[in-house]
Order: sequence, then structure tokens, then C-alpha cells
Amino acid sequence: MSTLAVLPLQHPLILLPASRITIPVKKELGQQLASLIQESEAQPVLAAVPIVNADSAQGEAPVLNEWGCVARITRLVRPSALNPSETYLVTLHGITRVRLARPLKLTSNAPEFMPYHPVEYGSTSQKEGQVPTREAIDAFKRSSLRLLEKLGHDSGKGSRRDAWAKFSSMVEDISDQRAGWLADVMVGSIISEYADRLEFLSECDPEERLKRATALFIKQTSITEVAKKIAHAVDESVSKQQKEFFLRQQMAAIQRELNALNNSRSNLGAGVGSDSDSGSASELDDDEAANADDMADIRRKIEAMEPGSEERKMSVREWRRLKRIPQGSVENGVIRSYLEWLTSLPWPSETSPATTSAESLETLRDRSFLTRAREQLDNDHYGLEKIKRRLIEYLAVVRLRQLAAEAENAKMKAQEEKALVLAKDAAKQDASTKAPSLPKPVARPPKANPVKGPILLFVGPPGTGKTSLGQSIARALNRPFQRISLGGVRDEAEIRGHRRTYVASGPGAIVQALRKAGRSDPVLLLDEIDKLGQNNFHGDPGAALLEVLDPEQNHSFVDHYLNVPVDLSQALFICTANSLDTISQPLLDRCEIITLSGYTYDEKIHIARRFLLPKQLRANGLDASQVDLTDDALLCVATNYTREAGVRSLERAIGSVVRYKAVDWAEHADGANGKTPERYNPKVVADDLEAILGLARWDGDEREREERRGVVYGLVVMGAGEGGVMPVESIAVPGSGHLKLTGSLGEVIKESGELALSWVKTHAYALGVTESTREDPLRVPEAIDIHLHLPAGAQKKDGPSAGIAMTCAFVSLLTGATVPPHIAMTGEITLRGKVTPVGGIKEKVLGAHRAQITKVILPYANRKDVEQDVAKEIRKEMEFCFVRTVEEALEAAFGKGKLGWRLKALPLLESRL
Ligand SMILES: Nc1ncnc2c1ncn2[C@@H]1O[C@H](COP(=O)(O)OP(=O)(O)OP(=O)(O)O)[C@@H](O)[C@H]1O
Repeated sequence: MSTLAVLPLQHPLILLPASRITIPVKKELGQQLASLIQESEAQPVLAAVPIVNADSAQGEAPVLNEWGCVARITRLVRPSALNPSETYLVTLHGITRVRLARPLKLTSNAPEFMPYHPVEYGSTSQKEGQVPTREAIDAFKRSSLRLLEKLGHDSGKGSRRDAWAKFSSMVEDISDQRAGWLADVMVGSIISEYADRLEFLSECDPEERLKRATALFIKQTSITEVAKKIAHAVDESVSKQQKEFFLRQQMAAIQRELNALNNSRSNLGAGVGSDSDSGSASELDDDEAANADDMADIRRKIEAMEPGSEERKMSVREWRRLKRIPQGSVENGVIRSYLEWLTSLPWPSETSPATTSAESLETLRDRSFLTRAREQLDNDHYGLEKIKRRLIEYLAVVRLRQLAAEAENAKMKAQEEKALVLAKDAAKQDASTKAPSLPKPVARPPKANPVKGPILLFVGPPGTGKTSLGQSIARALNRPFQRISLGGVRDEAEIRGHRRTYVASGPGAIVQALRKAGRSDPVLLLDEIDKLGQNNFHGDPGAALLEVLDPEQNHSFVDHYLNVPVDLSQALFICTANSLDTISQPLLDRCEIITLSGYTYDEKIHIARRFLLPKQLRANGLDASQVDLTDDALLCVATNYTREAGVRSLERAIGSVVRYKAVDWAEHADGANGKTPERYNPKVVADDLEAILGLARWDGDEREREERRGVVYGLVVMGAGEGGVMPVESIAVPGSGHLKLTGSLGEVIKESGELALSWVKTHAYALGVTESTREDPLRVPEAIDIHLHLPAGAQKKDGPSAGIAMTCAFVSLLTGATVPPHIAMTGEITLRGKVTPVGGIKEKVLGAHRAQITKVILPYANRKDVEQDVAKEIRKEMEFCFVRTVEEALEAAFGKGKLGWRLKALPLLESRL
């Protein structure tokens, strides 16, 4: 009997001989173990005895097993210095069984220290040294080999399987004396049942131990078998579910087919449009039937595609992929929507290879086509004579080219057919002599030359009828009309589509429009191309448009999403823009510019009467007898409420008036508030407008214009292409002879200001501002700065056309003479005092007319613009002064003799220059 330190092992830990465990121990215990290690020379041993009652963790006194295991402490890991409260880790290696010589009673805090206790080694008993009987060893070997084989089989490939195989070879080779030891090793590593292990620990007779191990292994083998069987059963039930799902899917497909068959039968029986059966079908079945119908539709469309064409090849490829991919998967949805897009485009088909539709061809062939087109334009738009004339020319060209292309097409087709007949004859002759040759692939039939008509670009302020002219052209040509809004398009993909790899990708605006049009020859209106985003990291949307608009390239336009060339050569493109400034040069080069500059009041009244009022009456459910808008009232709306180049706000205002009258009429008709239908007054006069539309926005605007020193009125064209009047204000402030320019001015307009001041300084003596030619009017008699400002500072302004207005402003400021507020001017000046022509005359004159300016000063070279572009009524109503020099401009602005010229001074100055 000897004494050993007893280490109680927490429930359910057990250490068997020949096994190893690593367990955490508390600080006190760790320290005790550490001192044990320090005291002993070799690796110290202790008795690891399991605590058998599971409740000891909850504070009950622990009960130790009678048997334990002598263990060698092979390793002790101390907690780190940084965190000393951590537990120790001790690794024990079981050596042999040990029995407590007498029961050891522990207090509840037992695991915190190791008592020394007398023990008896199992090996000292006589039984331990005995060799087990042959039968026991054979039974043990058999059972362990069987178990190991099962474990190896179930663990699949890898290191575990190898470990079991190693065990097997050990079992086979083990000597009879060592069989007990092997039983310990195997039970330690295979058996996990606590009670079994505890019992096994108490068995010190090798014979008995082998028998017990045999029993345990047999039990384990059957457990493994049962577990496998259960797993297999679960597996089977899952695959059964899958099978059931698959069969259900098939059943649904069969059901759909039967439904389709029934539907077609009932349609045949009851005639098309009958829905006698539909009541009995469930909504849920409808969905499936619709799905099947869609697929059939896609299939039909693919079959109708021209054989051998790119689109057909692509569709067939995708269709096959679609069939392979299970329904309901994401990929299936992606392919399906792609196929839906691809098949919904108007591709040339086997039956109609020519891309221009029969209806539009018929319209073009009609001899009265141009007369009808003219009628159509007249019916839709008032005035715009020049533009209509240009559009008729355009339509004539489109017609001629299209007809010529058709003729060419017919000729090519005839040739092709002839060649085909010849080839067939030759094949017949060949067949009689040789083996039949393979059929040749069908090539795309000959195609009409693309119609390369000019691309029209309508430029003008909002509401001048650009979009509606495009619609009229489409109506005249009997083609579908589609509008593609490009305002704010920054991403090339919006025009060309996103590649299919993107989530939620789709085709671009062009392909979408083509699908909506349903024909390959629509009129496509590219609206607001001046608002197209510039080149950025999303690509260049303008560049994509260039390809669309280029007749040389657009017969094979590739949308990123479809990835199949689309023929756009039959489509007619019309662009619209408010101004040309932001349109890129290459894009402008492709277009023929048609300018719509706005309407005179007279034209507006006509447009309102003929088009806008009837349209609004229709929209609001009234007829002409219920609203009588007098000319005065219309003019008042146009002048005081909606001062614009176009007629959009006018239309809106008329809409408000009509709605007001609609309410009024309804009240009278219903007899509300003592009103009767007889007392209803349809007339709307100018005085009623304030009650309907509120206070006039522009009323008295002219009165605010004042005749002041240093202020003159210039003419401008604003961003949206609208002409108007802008004051040029200047004041003198104490300073040192500098010029300050404000109002968000660009480089050119700033230079123009400096130019004007230089001219004025040079002519200061002649104008009587200074007493000698050497004096600087900004320094003598007092040193001043001139501050010139153009209001609406938030709006960017540029261009040279404010030259004469600025000169007049400086002259007015320095001389004290003033320019009357009914005069406005535009014109560029040179350093030598010449007035050179400027653009936008029509818009500016119309703007001046709207602002009730009665006299405009313009460069002489712009005379022809006024004569050609400005309506007669306006020319009659306004006075035009065409000037060649600044002196003439000053005289026109200030009035004859108002400025005290020292005439003799001029030649002197000239010669000095
Ligand atoms: N000459 C005209 N005759 C009859 N109606 C006209 C005329 N000009 C414009 N309209 C009408 O004015 C309205 C606005 O025209 P539209 O939409 O074509 O303007 P837009 O020039 O395209 O403007 P935006 O630049 O804002 O797109 C339409 O209802 C149109 O029918």
C-alpha cells in the first residue's frame, strides 16, 4: 500500500490507463500541482479518481469512485502573467488502475486541493498479471475488428479512416499479454458512455476486462448500425420528398397541356371571344396557363425569325439554355426576360423580309402624299410657314428614297428567285446522276437600301411645337411615333442598355422605343438632346447617340443587353433642343437645324383660338358654346399672365379659365346658390381674368422700366432659347479709374465691357465728358470706378452682343444723358467703333415685342434677318434702327443732338490711333 496525491476528476471525466486527458484546474490546485512537479525529480504521479455524483457541481459533497487511475503529469500550463486569475491546464497520462485503500470523504470544496491518501495499485492484484484465455482474446479481437471495420466504413475517406485501419492492424498483431492493454486503449478512444467507462475502469482482471470490452464493442457496433439505418431512413424520406416534388411538377405540366387543349377546343366550339368556360377555371390555373402561353408565344416568335440571322441564333441558344434550367430559379427568370425582350422586337421575318411596313409604303406610294402631308401639318399647327415648307421638302426626299429603295429591293428579290429556280433545276439534274448534295444554308434575303434622309433638329424655346411637329410628321408618314426623352441622361447604358451580367439589367431607350413602336420604321423623337449628360465615368451618352444617328453605322446598332445587331436604318430620327450651345459638334454635324423662335402675340391668339381652346374644352368636357373667351381676354392672358416664346403656359392658363367656367356651368346647371342654366354667362372678358387667374404676373412691368442715368436696355436670348429684355446698369463709385463687372459674366462679355469703356474713354473729349483729349474721364474731375451689373446674377451670361448696350450705359453715366425705356438694343462693337452683326435676332425682336419695347437698335448687317424672319405685324408695330457705327447707335439711342459732340475732335483721335 502506498500513498498518493488524489486528484478528483469532475463528473463526467474519467481517465483510463493508456489514455491522455487535458483538464483545466483552479488556481490553488494548479499551484499544488506546480509544487508537486518542483519537488519530484521525475514526472510526478498522482491518482486521478472520478467523482461519480453529477450534483457535486451544485455544491453537494463529492463522492469518489473506488477505482481511479494512476496518472503521470506530463504537462502543466500556467496562466499568463497578464491574467493570473485564469485556470491552469494539466495534462495527465493514465498508467494503471488504482484503488483507494479506504473511502475518501471530500468536502464540497474538494476540487480545490489534493489530499494524500493510501491507495492499492491494481497491478499488485494477482489477476492483473494473468494472461487472458484464448476464447476471450479471440472474441475481443473479432468484436473489435468488426467495430473498427464499421467505423472505418462510415467515416469515409481521410485521416479518421486511416486511424481506424491502424487500430485494426494493431488488433490483428497484438500479443496475448498485451491484449488487456489494447482493450484499455480502444475503450478509451471509442466508448463514450460514462457508466460503461466507469465500470471498465473498475475491472482489473484482464480476462474480465476483455470480456467487458467485447460486450461494449458489440453494443457499439449495433448502435452504429442502428444510427446508420436511421440516417439512411431519413435520407430516403428526403429523396422521397424530392421525387414527390418532381412528380408534382410533371403533373402540373400535364395539367397545363390538358387545359390548353380544352381551351382551344372550347374556343373552336363556342367561337372566338366566347368565355363560357372561363368561369369554371380557377385563377390559380390561369397563372400557369398564362405562363405556358407565354412560352408558346416566345417559341412561335423565334420560329418566325429569319433563318440564319443573328437574332435567331441567339434566341435558339438561349431557348435551349432556358429548357435546361429548372423553373423558378433566378437564372431561369433572367433568360426568360431576355428572350421576351429579344422576341418582342420587330425583326425582319421569313414572311416579311422588307423592313418597311406595308402601310407606310402604301402611304408613300400615294400620289397625293405631299398634299396630304401639308394638310396634316396645317391641321396640327398654325403658322410656321417656313418650317412647314422645309418639312414638306424633307418628306418628299424620304418618299423618293424609300420608293427607290423598294424598287431596288424588288429587283434584287427577283434576281434571287431566278437564281434559286436555276439552282433547283441544276440540283434536279444532279440528283439523277449523283448522290443528293446537302442543302445550302439560307442567307438573309436582300434588303432595301437604308433611307439616309437628313436628321432634323428642331431648336427653339419650350412650347413652340417641336414635339408636336414630330408627331405630325409621323402621322403624315403613317408611321408609329415614339418619344425618347434624353433630358438628364448621364449614363451611356440608358441609351445602349446594361450588359446582362448586371442585376436588373435591361435594354436601352432606343430598343425600348423600338419595341413599343412594334415596327422597324418608326419616327423616333430624341427629345432635349441639349440636356444630354456630358462624358463622365458612366461613359459618354453622346457617343452612343452618334452611332444611333449615323446612317453608315446604325444598320447594326448593338444594344449591350441584347448583344445582337439591331437595324435602325429604317427608323426616322428627329431631335429637339432648346439651345445649340451644349450640343457636341459631331452631333450637330449629323443634323439639319430648323429653328422655331417663338410666336408673336397675334400668332398666339390664333393658335389659342384654333388649337388650344378647343383642346382644353374637349379635355374638360365642355363645348364651344359654354366658354366664349374674347380676343381681348386672350391677349391679356398672353401679355400679362404668360410672357413666353412658346404657348405652353398660355395653354395652361386657358386650361385654368376653362376649368373655372366648367365649375361655373356645373353650378348653374345644378341650380346651386340660386343659379339657373339660363343665367349662365359663357363670356370671359379681360376684366374677369383677375378673379380666375389671380393677379397678373407681368402687369405694369414696363412701367417699372425707368429712364435713368447709366441704365439702358439690352436684348438677350436666354438659356431656353427665349428672347427678352435685360437692363444694363452702371454706376460711378469713388475709386481709382477701374471697371468692375458683375452679374455672372463670361469672358467674352467681360471683354466686351472693357472694349466699350475703352471706346468711351477715347471719345470722352468728343462727347464733351472731358476738357482735353489727354484726360481720363474716370480720373478727372474726380477719380471714380465704374461698376456695371447685369441683373439675374444667378444666370450665366456670355457673348459679345451687349457691346452697344454697354457703350450706351457708359456714355449715359458719364454725360448724364438718358436712354428712354422703350428703346432696347443689341450689337457687337469693335475697338474702332464699328457695330457688327449678332445672332438670335428673331428671338430678341419677339422678346422685345412681348416686353412692349417700341424701338430696337440693331446692327446694320442684321437687316436681312429682320426682313426675312420677323413677322410683318411686328415690323409694323416696332421701329427698327439699323446702325453701322457706335456713333449712329448713340444717336439712335439718345436721340438726335442730345449728346454734345465736339465733331472736330474726332479726326484728331482717329489719326492718333
Ligand atoms: N404652331 C402651333 N400650332 C398649334 N399648336 C401649337 C403650335 N405650337 C405649339 N403648339 C402646341 O403647344 C403645346 C406645346 O408644344 P410642344 O410640346 O410641341 O412643345 P416643345 O417645343 O416640344 O416644348 P419643349 O421644348 O418643352 O419640349 C402642344 O400642345 C402643341 O400642340
